[in-house]
Amino acid sequence: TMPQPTREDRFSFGLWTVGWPARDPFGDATRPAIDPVESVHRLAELGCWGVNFHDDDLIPFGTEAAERDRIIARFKAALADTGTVVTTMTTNLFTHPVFKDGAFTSNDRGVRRFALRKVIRNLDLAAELGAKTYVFWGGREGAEVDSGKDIAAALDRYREGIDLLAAYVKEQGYDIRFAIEPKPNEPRGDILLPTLGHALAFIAELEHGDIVGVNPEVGHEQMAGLNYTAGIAQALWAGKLFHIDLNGQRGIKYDQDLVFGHGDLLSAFATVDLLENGAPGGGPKYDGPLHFDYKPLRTEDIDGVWASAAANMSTYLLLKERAAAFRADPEVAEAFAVSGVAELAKPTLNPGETVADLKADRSAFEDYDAVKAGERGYGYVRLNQLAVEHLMGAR
Ligand SMILES: C[C@H](O)C[C@](C)(O)CO
Ligand SMILES: [Mg+2]
Ligand SMILES: [Mn+2]
Repeated sequence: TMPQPTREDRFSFGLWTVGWPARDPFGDATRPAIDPVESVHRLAELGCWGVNFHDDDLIPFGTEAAERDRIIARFKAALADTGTVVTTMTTNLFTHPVFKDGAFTSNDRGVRRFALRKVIRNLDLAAELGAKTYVFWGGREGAEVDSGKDIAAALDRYREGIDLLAAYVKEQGYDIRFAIEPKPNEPRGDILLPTLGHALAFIAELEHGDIVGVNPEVGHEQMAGLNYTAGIAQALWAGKLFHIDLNGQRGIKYDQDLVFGHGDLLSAFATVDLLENGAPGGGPKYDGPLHFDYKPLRTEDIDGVWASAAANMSTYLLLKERAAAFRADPEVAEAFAVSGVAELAKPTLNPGETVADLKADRSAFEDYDAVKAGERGYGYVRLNQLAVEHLMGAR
């Protein structure tokens, strides 16, 4: 039987996902726009717990104050009616032409100031709606022409912007943390903070980095040829995995935003294993929303849209079942032992051992039989085959 999602699963969706009318650079929309209130009701019916949205997803750019208040009140009613949580919010700093050279890092100072005000207004709404995380995806922060963008200056402006907004959140006493979402390219030729590594290095340079973490997206790391599970493991290790964008991607190409698991399924299995069972050596687990940032294929009709939303949650729950069986399988425990996976969690030095002690330990070097040690088999293929067999429900 197919596992049914419940609110306890903490699944959330961006309103822009099911609401995408499927306009792309090469074709018109294939679907009508969906009222955000309709999305909240339909997602709740499917078992969804939370929503995430850009300011403009709910309140069209340029909406007058009175109409904006009406839209917000109506949306709040839908949240109350369905018990849907606003997990996260973010700002659209990429659609309107004003942002065509970026927002925080546009060469145009007036655009940078406008962008900051646009975020500040939405941060106030995020606090009002109880969002705990505020995402920053700098989709237009970047360039196509190397000589047109002073990268050092751009990073100064990016830091200036994030630190100013983080200081504002602290001054206001908002219970909000920031999550930077890296992406290597598209829509800009090269986007600033292109991968998890760049984002973590940037956060280390901030004045208010204590409330800034990352929101890694499966497809974005894979567009850069990187391993998503290893990336979020490092973010967890750094105490910076504040949010995740789950979806699917099939190789290094344009951002596909496929249903979770519809790309590299073996990688998705490892991701769910890490999220649900934690690293084998222990360490912090992710306890935030299980957020899907995907798009229903342009080929789908409205029934296909809701089926695609359900597919994300079903696939996650099926992988969660498989990963639990994998971790409970005695043959897997034996394979983990052959591979020495648990041994890596053991410090290389003995408690209190100094470099002098290490230098005096002949078994570590002078008497060490490297040739013999080099003959060891680590049994990783056996371990991987067990994972594949669990993934396929074959054991
Ligand atoms: C939240 C951000 O502004 C937009 C996306 C959809 O997450 C980028 O993948
Ligand atoms: Mg994406
Ligand atoms: Mn995303």
